[in-house]
Amino acid sequence: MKPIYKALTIAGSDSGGGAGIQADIKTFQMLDVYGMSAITAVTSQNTLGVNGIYDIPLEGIERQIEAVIGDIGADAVKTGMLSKPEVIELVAEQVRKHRISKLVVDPVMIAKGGASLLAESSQDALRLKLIPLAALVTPNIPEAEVITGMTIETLQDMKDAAVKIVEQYGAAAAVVKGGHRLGDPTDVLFDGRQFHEFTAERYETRHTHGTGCTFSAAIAAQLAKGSSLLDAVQTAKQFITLAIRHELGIGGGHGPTNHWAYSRRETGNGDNTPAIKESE
Ligand SMILES: Nc1ncnc2c1ncn2[C@@H]1O[C@H](COP(=O)(O)OP(=O)(O)O)[C@@H](O)[C@H]1O
Ligand SMILES: Cc1ncc(COP(=O)(O)OP(=O)(O)O)c(N)n1
Repeated sequence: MKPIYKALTIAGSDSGGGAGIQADIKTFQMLDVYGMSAITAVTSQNTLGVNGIYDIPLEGIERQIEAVIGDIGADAVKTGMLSKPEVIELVAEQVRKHRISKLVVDPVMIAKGGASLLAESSQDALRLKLIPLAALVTPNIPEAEVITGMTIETLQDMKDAAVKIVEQYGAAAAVVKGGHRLGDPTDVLFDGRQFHEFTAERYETRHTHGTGCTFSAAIAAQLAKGSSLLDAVQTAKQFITLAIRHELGIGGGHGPTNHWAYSRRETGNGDNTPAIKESE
């Protein structure tokens, strides 16, 4: 019988279904991984923005994680919206307690509509408690600037930030995503030894809600199945590129990406694989 690979997301719920827990579980499912969740906060949210955040008590978050890990287990874990320092500390404690090695930390800070999803007082906890436990950290450029205190404009700046997250803050690897720069987006992975660049054609659209959640969930799913880090990031880049390109056009604001697109792609049509380049 085919093994069942399992992934757990510890993140916030997005009622609109485009980001957070919902995006993660859809991505796990599309990549043939059994998805589970520990919800940190419920947001009332749609494509126009976030209009309410309701935190889950710490005990509730802990019990969700214990329930999942204590019975079913997880081959990989990803984190998303953690909002408060106490939540970050709790998650770090759980990761250590259960010896979770395949931990993908998506340092979610601000939603597309501008709502803050991480208290400023949480930045130190993120940097000092959670990042050192991560197999991979996946910041976008503004998040990498907050984590490192650097200004990031060029590809070299992205590389320098990735190195700092690994060498100074203790993550095993970091991928700085390039969606917030102009032009075709290049994501830069530093695996502790070398850099890998992933570039795809920019698709002009406002429907990019939940891109970061989907990208990091795809990496976690691939790691859960035993992929190498490099293969996992490459598949995730392909997954998110297709999900953006085949937009659903839902809602009046920043709509969700298309989680079906990757599994429905035609094989061998040549437009699916973003370029990958190794550099110094
Ligand atoms: N318009 C776009 N066209 C193609 N790929 C994009 C586009 N916007 C973002 N991406 C890709 O989506 C992923 C998430 O990007 P980014 O916007 O940087 O992060 P976040 O969603 O966390 O803000 C990255 O792989 C990035 O390169
Ligand atoms: C509940 C919840 N979690 C995370 C986000 C942010 O997701 P992200 O993938 O960074 O996408 P955008 O919101 O920036 O489009 C969220 N909105 N809600």
